[in-house]
Amino acid sequence: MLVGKVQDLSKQIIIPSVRLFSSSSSQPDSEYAAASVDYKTASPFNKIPVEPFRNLLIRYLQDKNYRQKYHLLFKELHEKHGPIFKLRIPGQQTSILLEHPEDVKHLLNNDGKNPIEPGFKFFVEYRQNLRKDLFPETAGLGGSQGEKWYEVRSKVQQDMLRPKSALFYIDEITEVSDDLLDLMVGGGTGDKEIVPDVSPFLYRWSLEAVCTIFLDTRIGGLDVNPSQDAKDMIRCSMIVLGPVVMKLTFGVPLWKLYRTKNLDDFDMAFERMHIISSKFIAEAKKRFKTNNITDPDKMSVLQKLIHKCGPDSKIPEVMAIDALGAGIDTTGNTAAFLFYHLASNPVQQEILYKEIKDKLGDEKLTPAILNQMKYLKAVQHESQRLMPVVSGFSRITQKDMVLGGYQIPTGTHVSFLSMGPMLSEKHFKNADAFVPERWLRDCPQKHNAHPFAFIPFAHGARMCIGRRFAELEIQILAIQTLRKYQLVYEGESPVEMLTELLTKPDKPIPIRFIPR
Ligand code: HEM
Repeated sequence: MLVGKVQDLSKQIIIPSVRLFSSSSSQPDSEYAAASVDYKTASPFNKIPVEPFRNLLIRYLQDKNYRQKYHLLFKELHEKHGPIFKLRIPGQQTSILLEHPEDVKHLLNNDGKNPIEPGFKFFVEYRQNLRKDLFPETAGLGGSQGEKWYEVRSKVQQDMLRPKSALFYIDEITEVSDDLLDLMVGGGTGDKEIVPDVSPFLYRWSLEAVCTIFLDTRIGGLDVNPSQDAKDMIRCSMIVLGPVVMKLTFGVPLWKLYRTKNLDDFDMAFERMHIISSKFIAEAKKRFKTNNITDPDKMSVLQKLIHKCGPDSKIPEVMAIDALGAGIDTTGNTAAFLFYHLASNPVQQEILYKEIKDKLGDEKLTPAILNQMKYLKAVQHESQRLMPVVSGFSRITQKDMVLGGYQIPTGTHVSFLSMGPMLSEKHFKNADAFVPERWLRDCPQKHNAHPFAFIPFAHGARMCIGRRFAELEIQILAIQTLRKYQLVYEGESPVEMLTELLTKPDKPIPIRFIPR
């Protein structure tokens, strides 16, 4: 029975569009001996090198820019200890840190049917205990582990990851992107040619896109005078996704003992977002019933979920909450980094503009045309490689395995700083340079990195379920922007990454939008 279920879900998993080059990796499997050791003959767990927490603490206190150099710090730690080491953080489970993509491949390929992401523990506790009243049927993807997680994932997976599902939104996302440009640049009238910081606008853009897809509504977040719902959604999402979550997730869990201010702030904002999204979903359910759409190809993602889960199911609501939680600042910051990379790399920007002009001209975007835009996708990958918004992820191992040549028993907390290999010379030549060509087949610069050296959306059964939507949003935004404007970075110093719960720009990103 269980085996049958695993096969069902794996059949639904659609292989992501990023090409995973498996042939000529820079460090082939055979060269990485640690990957092929048998469990019995592997070194014991207690021999894994340990990085004392106090060293990190001292480092943190000595260097104020520590969070801007996260990947450099971990690079140093791996140089000191090798591809695997242990970190004991007081009050937290000891974590094993991995560096080599081959170990990560092994970890994720042996993740079992229900991978466990320990990083979601605050959300699990919040949704399953503290505010169970808001989650009567399911705590959703972000709030569940094990069988409970699988129950939701197996219902939403296919409709979310099928490329057609995202492409359904080409027109809507084009409209949302045009509205952003109108709001941000003033329709190219020249009066707002320099936008002092694109990030807050891009945050509103990604909120609007998520609502368009998962609430089946435009909430008006890009209006000059946003509605009360839109204003509340913008304000509350900044709290729900802001520093309080970092403290609730990684700080000393005082919220388990009493209602801390952080918990209070989070809870109030979350409840308001829940009320707004439930209202829009109730309206969408009514419309769906009245319009009586029966052809799944004509259904929006929300309608598909209502259709599949039943009109009384709460899964569509919880999926929307998950999308609002996981899809706003990830996509918004990815777009901000992309704007920065384009604006500060005029040559590559021009190549992309030429591709857009050649393939699209003044026509409306279609899936077929989008499919031909290879340089666009290369630019997107390269920007994500250089500035990935998700710095890493964790798993609790589901079975005994060998990682880095050591025995790793079932139930071990293992983390991978995925940004490490993305920024490493070991995997990408001239790793600091913006070279979209490395993603193009038949290009001399084409990379030959290990397939797991670039997994910005993770991989396997628990990989990002919003990936298709995020990629489509970013690509359409780039197209609509470059069609209308040439971008020039106006900052005095380069933008760097600042790693919090997610990675964001370390400073405002001022951009000059020159009408074409
Ligand atoms: C560029 C934008 C995005 C990036 C880089 C990104 C990255 C990721 C990564 C790496 C994970 C796996 C985390 C882990 O294993 O611990 C993840 C999970 C997830 N993402 Fe995204 N994401 C993005 C956008 C979105 C969007 C637009 C949505 C909207 C639906 C979304 C929804 C989710 C959800 C619900 C999960 C949890 C999946 C599960 O546990 O089954 N993400 N994302």
